[in-house]
Amino acid sequence: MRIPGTVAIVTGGARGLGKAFSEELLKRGGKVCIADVNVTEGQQTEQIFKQKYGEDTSMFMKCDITNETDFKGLWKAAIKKFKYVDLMVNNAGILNEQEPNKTVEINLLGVMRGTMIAIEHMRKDRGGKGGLIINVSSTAGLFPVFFMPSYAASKYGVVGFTRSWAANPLVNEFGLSFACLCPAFSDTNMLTDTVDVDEPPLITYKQNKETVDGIIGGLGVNTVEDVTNAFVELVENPDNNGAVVTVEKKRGPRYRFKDHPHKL
Ligand SMILES: NC(=O)c1ccc[n+]([C@@H]2O[C@H](COP(=O)([O-])OP(=O)(O)OC[C@H]3O[C@@H](n4cnc5c(N)ncnc54)[C@H](O)[C@@H]3O)[C@@H](O)[C@H]2O)c1
Ligand SMILES: CCCCC/C=C\C=C\[C@H](O)C/C=C\C/C=C\CCCC(=O)O
Repeated sequence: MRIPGTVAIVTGGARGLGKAFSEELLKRGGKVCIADVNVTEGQQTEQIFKQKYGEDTSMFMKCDITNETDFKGLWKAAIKKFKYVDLMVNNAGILNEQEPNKTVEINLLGVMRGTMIAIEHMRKDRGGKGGLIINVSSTAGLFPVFFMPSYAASKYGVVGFTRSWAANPLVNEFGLSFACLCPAFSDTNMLTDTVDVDEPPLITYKQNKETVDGIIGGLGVNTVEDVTNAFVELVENPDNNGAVVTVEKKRGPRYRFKDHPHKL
């Protein structure tokens, strides 16, 4: 899809990758509703965006993606301000192996909830404009990661859920595409907050620090810009339904899966 004129909702848009995706859309002539459970950071980001890109192009809504009512309020407010939404980015997520239920509730069920409500509003056969739903998974959604099994499980779920929607024979009737963005380690609070604490929210990290550091060193750490460039490419790709794009510092963005024409 072309970005100028696109109206997006980006969950987890207050900071990190979600903030960067949102800002890139604004720079390229899109409009964005950032949604986040963190009201302080969300409002700060909203102020920055409004100063840089104009009052009418962005808004913030508090939304906890585990809460159906918040999601309904988010969509109502976004449609009221922008008239339509044609890009849904389910990006919000956490990393906390000490809380597997919460991990699945946010990373998987939150993304499923965000996708389902987006489909209802966006599908052309129900009066929507059609568009694109991008779900942010991780390379941990495609390969085993021994120090974060619950996180990996949630992210595998996101890939399976998104690819299954993409395979639905009604996608053309809906006018919708479904794609997954799977970054490897990327330079945001999720990474720095995890590494710079005495008790990282991982399992067996201390016993295996050398191995884990070796994995990180082997893959490299993406800048936020690396991941944002892949995000833009995915949005603009006219044939993105079913795409699963990994982003690794050393190998760049790659389309995965044999059944997709963009496999590299
Ligand atoms: N940073 C990485 O190394 C990396 C790698 C691969 C995938 N990812 C994924 O990218 C996405 C963005 O992560 P990030 O690195 O920008 O992390 P981040 O911690 O900087 O940002 C995550 C944002 O999500 C918000 N959030 C958390 N729980 C929420 C909830 N219940 N409802 C609404 N918002 C909520 C947070 O408030 C925060 O603003 C996540 O899904 C993460 O799993 C990150
Ligand atoms: C000790 C530091 C770990 C901190 C992890 C912080 C955030 C990571 C979030 C990502 O979503 C996970 C990114 C990559 C997954 C790791 C390894 C995948 C291995 C892939 C492969 O085998 O090619």
